[in-house]
Amino acid sequence: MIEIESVSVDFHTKLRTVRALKDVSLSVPQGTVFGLVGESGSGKTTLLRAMMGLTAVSSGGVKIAGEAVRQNPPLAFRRRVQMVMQDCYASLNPAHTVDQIIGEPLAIHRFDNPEKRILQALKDVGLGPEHRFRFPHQLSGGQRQRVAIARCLAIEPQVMLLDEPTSALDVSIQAEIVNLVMRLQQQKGLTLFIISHDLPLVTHMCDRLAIMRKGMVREVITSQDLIERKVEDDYTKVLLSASL
Ligand SMILES: Nc1ncnc2c1ncn2[C@@H]1O[C@H](COP(=O)(O)OP(=O)(O)OP(=O)(O)O)[C@@H](O)[C@H]1O
Repeated sequence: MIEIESVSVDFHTKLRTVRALKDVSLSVPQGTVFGLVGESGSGKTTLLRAMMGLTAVSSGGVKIAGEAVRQNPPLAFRRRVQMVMQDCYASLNPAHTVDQIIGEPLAIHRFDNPEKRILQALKDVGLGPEHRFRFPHQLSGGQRQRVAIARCLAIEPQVMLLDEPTSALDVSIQAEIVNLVMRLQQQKGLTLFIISHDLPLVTHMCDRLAIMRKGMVREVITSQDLIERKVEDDYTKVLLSASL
């Protein structure tokens, strides 16, 4: 479902060129959950943005469902590939009700029956009709992240990219959101690509994961390998001993 082939990304600033990604190659089969772990500045968000066509690649390329990703991707691509951001408060328009927030992509992508779809999307994420006409500030952090997920799911994507989906949430709410995402992934056969600093979380959620450092993939392993500590790379070993 996701093919990342030798992707490099350079950012040209006034003073210097930053090579944010160096020759990154990864592949993610349909219906599986893939995690991307690495320290701050290792290039995780840049890779996610390149996968969405939001950041230009300097060389290499990304294909999703066989389609080459380009900048300003067509509407059909944007329906198939959805992103959930770390800070859902910033990503939800504070002046819009939940109904408008979920309804907007439905209108853009010309889905029929928006009313029915909005109610179903709310139900899918464990929210009731009573939440439909609330504004983001009238919801808890966990409920806001549920709305952000409902907005993505309403337009029936194949792939969801999640950038630190729980790190802005209270610890007690994190497990709820993780369990929700995992249930929806299984129900809908979604392919998930999840960025996190949190190695135990990624191990719990993902089938396979990549460890990144300084713009490069150091190692790709299964979660089972990680649990059994079957790791080759020295940096992965350091990360593992620091967090498990
Ligand atoms: N628009 C930009 N212009 C210049 N440099 C950038 C830009 N975006 C990212 N970078 C640089 O690219 C590198 C990778 O950044 P990126 O945000 O992808 O890391 P990250 O692993 O997602 O970090 P974090 O976990 O802190 O979000 C960093 O050195 C960052 O400073």
